Amino acid sequence: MYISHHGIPLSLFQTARNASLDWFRSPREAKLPANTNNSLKNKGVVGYRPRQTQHINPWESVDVRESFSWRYDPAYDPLHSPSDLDNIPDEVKRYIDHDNDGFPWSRTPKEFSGPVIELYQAVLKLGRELVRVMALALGLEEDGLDGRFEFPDVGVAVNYYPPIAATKEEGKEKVSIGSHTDFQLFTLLYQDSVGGLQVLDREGQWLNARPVEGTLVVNFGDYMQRITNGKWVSTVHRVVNNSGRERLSMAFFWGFGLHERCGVLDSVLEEGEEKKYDEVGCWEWVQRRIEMMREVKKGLGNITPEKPLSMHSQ
Ligand SMILES: O=C(O)CCC(=O)C(=O)O
Ligand SMILES: [Fe+2]
Repeated sequence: MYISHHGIPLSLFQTARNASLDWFRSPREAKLPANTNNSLKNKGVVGYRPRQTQHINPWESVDVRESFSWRYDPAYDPLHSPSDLDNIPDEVKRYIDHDNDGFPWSRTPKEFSGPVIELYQAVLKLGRELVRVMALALGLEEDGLDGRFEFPDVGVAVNYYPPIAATKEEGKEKVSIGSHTDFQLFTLLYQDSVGGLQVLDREGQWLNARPVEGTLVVNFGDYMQRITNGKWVSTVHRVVNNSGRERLSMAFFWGFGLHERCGVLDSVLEEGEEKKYDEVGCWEWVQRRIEMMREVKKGLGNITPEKPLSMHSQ
């Protein structure tokens, strides 16, 4: 699914893209300080990840990408004033990252952080508009989900994909990011004009999600599939950048605040329809999904390549 006419000027995306490309092209030593290696108290914020360090799907090659990611911090949320930050309830604070001395931004130049944070703030506004449309589509009041996005889990990955040359590596398909579903509710995805994003249709065919200037791709995540009782199915997607050029994308992952819990929404159920999924806290869900990926990697469980990960998300 694509959205257009979303109100965010194209120039904001282009400026953030160019700033990101400049940063990713800088020497490895300049980027490594923004990598935590999980050594900081970081609640999952990873910052920079070098090439060849991520492998999202073990049935495909290592991901040929570098990334820079961060988690929601209310200090950058235009909805909250600085004075709000002292009054965040404890159950919310437990899951958000406002005490990390500005990591990972504190380890990057302003030329990179400035435009990317500006875009992030615009996307925060857009996403909050979009969840109102989604609430209506799900049979709720327009503002029925607003409260759950007061301190939302909006994580971001800026992805840099050098071109890949071969099509196979050790018998596995060579990918820029392997096939996967995103964990949470939905992802707003900016991609540049290079192309390479693919989504799996219900017949198991990969479709090219071609770049369309000025649009954002919207992918549903696993938590959305749960709360809609499977009506909004999470999108299996991957990237293969065989264009011969560098590709840049920015994925904005949207979830309810991690302190929230949600089961199947009553408003989506037809008369007599059974709930297929149990209620689960958002934090617990993310942990469960991370654990499932670990299990897949260890080759444990009953998970096989024929069944995509999202089939196992109950
Ligand atoms: O680069 C893209 O188009 C997709 C990125 C993605 O799927 C992710 O970061 O989860
Ligand atoms: Fe993704």
